[in-house]
Amino acid sequence: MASSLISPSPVSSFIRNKKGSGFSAFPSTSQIAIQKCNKQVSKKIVSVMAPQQSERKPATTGSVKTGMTMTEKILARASEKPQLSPGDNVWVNVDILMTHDVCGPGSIGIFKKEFGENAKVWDREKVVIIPDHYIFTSDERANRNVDILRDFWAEQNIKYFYDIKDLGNFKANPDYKGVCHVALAQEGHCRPGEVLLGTDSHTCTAGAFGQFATGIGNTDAGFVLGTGNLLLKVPPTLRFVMDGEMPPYLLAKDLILQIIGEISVAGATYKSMEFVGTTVESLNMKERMTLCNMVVEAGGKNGVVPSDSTTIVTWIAPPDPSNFSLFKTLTTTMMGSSSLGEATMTTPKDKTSLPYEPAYSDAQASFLSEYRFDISKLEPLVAKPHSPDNRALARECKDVKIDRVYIGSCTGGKTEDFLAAAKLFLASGKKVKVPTFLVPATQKVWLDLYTLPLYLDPVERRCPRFSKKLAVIHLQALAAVLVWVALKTHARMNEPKVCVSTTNRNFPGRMGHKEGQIYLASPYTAAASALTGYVTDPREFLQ
Ligand SMILES: CC(C)[C@H](C(=O)O)[C@@H](O)C(=O)O
Repeated sequence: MASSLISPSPVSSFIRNKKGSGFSAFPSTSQIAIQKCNKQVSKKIVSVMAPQQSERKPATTGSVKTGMTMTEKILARASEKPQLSPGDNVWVNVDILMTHDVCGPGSIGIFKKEFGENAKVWDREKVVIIPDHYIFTSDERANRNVDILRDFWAEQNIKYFYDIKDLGNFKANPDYKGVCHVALAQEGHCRPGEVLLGTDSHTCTAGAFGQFATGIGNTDAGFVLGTGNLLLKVPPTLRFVMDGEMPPYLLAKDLILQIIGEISVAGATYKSMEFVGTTVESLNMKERMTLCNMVVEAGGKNGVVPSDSTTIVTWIAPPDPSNFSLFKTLTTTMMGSSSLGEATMTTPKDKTSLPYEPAYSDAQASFLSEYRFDISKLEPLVAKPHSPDNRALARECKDVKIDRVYIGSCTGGKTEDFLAAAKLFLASGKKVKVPTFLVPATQKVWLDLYTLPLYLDPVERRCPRFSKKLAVIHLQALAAVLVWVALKTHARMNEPKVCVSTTNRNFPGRMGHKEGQIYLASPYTAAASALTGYVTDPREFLQ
């Protein structure tokens, strides 16, 4: 297989095969130029003794002595150090701690045991509690977990608690949100340059907003509740440069499946994964979230996308919200930029009014390794059972007969994921052949499905005449009914079925039966597969 440079590199490059066991072509993606550039400090991690805690003020842009990566810079600022290197252990100040109904009770238990029954959390405005895993169940112990969160919220006067009050009717609860990682972004808790920790492995999703976001255990969370600090080892950074125009049949899910297939499920263990390049810049925020959501499936400590006008203007708000003229100019520019676009245009007041300071990798920053991809040549991918790195081309699996399709979860249950599926359904004019489950990640996503048009005319900013409301398209295409249920309890496979799913993990038993077979795929591929009853390349319906 020939490899070609995408941009000039000072060093020789090579193609690395799956699992990193050698350097040869990976046949199923032979058209894709993938390069791992050993540049600058590659592979050698400089081990530096952690400097003494000092009274120094946080590092700011321009004050560093040598180059740092984005992750190192965020952690340097959060630990009030001028300089950090991979391997340093530092106490960081936490900006947000998120917990949910699975790990919240355990974290609260540790907090109370270590800090006392009457202890107060370090900052009632920095703790975000989101019941989401156990909500639609009558299981007593599950209900008890949510009750523990309620008691803690009342006792501590926690500002952000997205409770569900009527389990029988989620619509009656405007405070209720849904899947925590999507809700965190939706409710404005994700800001560039900050440190967000959560008791869930997919907390890394928030790296899409240019922040350091990672999952932690209950013991660490209990400690953070009491102090607002955590001791963290600075991870080295792997850099993924994705360039080229994204073909209209690809989504961010294909990009991350490509990367995990390349480096394996252990390829980024305790490493930061930084995503850059023209393709990444073209992705809307929800797609960047999909990219970062799955870094933990490669073992990554965190994933980051540098914040840009897409992050700041279309999603969060300018650091200085009073600068409305800049906001309006950028907003106008962004609105016409993508056919799939961001489903919800926001105004500054929608997200955050808190100040934040984005961080970016220095030009002289050292990366452990750099991987380069020409995305214009990538084809739709799936991860075959039973591992997220079991990469294959969707078209190679066209003989795999499936029993059902699932579109949902923190990875693939966002408004834009349904928008993509609807686009494919509309293009096909067909109905699904297998039961297809649509599970919106949050109440807002659910509402979007009934209110948003498939797409807006970029010039007119209104629904073209031939377009239809999303829900109408889905309901026409689906034999299944649009339903709302809790993450992971829905579409449970009680029998060994074969499912194409937009979720993040396909380990045995992940969706129920341990012999169930899960093919991880993008919403396009999932929708195309629903229409045929086989794993299907979305190019059969989209070009
Ligand atoms: C329950 C929680 C601890 C778990 C995680 O951390 O990933 C869950 O969200 C999952 O996706 O399996």
